Amino acid sequence: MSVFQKLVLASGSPRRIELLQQAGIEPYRICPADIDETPQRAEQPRSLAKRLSKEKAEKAVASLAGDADVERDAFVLAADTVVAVGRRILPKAELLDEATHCLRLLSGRSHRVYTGLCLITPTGKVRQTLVETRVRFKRLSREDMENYLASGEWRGKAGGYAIQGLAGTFVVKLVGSYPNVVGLPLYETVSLLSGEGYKVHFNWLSGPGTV
Ligand SMILES: Cc1cn([C@H]2C[C@H](O)[C@@H](COP(=O)(O)OP(=O)(O)OP(=O)(O)O)O2)c(=O)[nH]c1=O
Repeated sequence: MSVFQKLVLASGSPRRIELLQQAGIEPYRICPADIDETPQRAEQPRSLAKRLSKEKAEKAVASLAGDADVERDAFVLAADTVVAVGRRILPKAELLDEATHCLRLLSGRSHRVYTGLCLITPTGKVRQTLVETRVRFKRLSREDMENYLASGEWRGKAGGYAIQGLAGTFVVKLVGSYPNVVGLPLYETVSLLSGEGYKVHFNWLSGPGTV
C-alpha cells in the first residue's frame, strides 16, 4: 500500500461530505452507491441502518473493481441514517404526504436516529458501527407543520426533517451525537478510521479555519 492513503466515500449526500471535511478528512473520491433501501419484513431500525451501510460500502467496492488507482489501496466508507419512532421506521421523505405523516408522528414525542457506518479496508476487512441519538420534538402546531412543509427542507431526509435547518427549532432535547442525526457521527467515524490504520491529517498549513 502506498504511504498516501485514499478514502472513498460511498455517498452522494452533501451533508456527509461536509461532515467528513469538518473532521479534517478529504475524500480521495466520492462514489455514491445506489441501492434498494426498502426495509425487510419486521426489520428493526438498527438492523436496517447496519445492513444498508454495508450494502452501500460493498456496492462501492464492487464498482471500483478493475480501477488500478483505488482497487487495492483505498478505504471505503459508507453510512445510512434511519429515523424511528419506537419500532416504526420512518421513510426518507420524497413526497409531501410522507413528510406530513412523519411530522405528525414526530410531534411532541421522542424518536431515535440511527446511523450505521461501514468501513471496508484495503485488505477487505469489514468494520461496522451503529450510533444512536435520541431526539425529542416539541408539539408541532398546524402553523409549524405548514411552514415546515412549505420550506421543502424535508425532501430526501430520513424521517422527513433536517435538524441542521428549520427543524432545529423543534428540538426540545437531544441525547447523543448531533452530527449522527445529520448523517455522519464524527467521533465514531474518526475512531473507526484510525482504528483500522487510516491516518486522519489536519491541514494546519492552510491557517486557522473559519467555522
Ligand atoms: C434526520 C436527518 C437526516 N438527514 C439526512 C442524512 C442523509 O443524507 C439522509 C438519510 O438518507 P441516507 O439513505 O442515509 O443517505 P442518502 O441517500 O442521503 O445518501 P447516501 O446513501 O448516498 O450516503 O437524511 C439530514 O440531513 N438531517 C437530519 O436531521
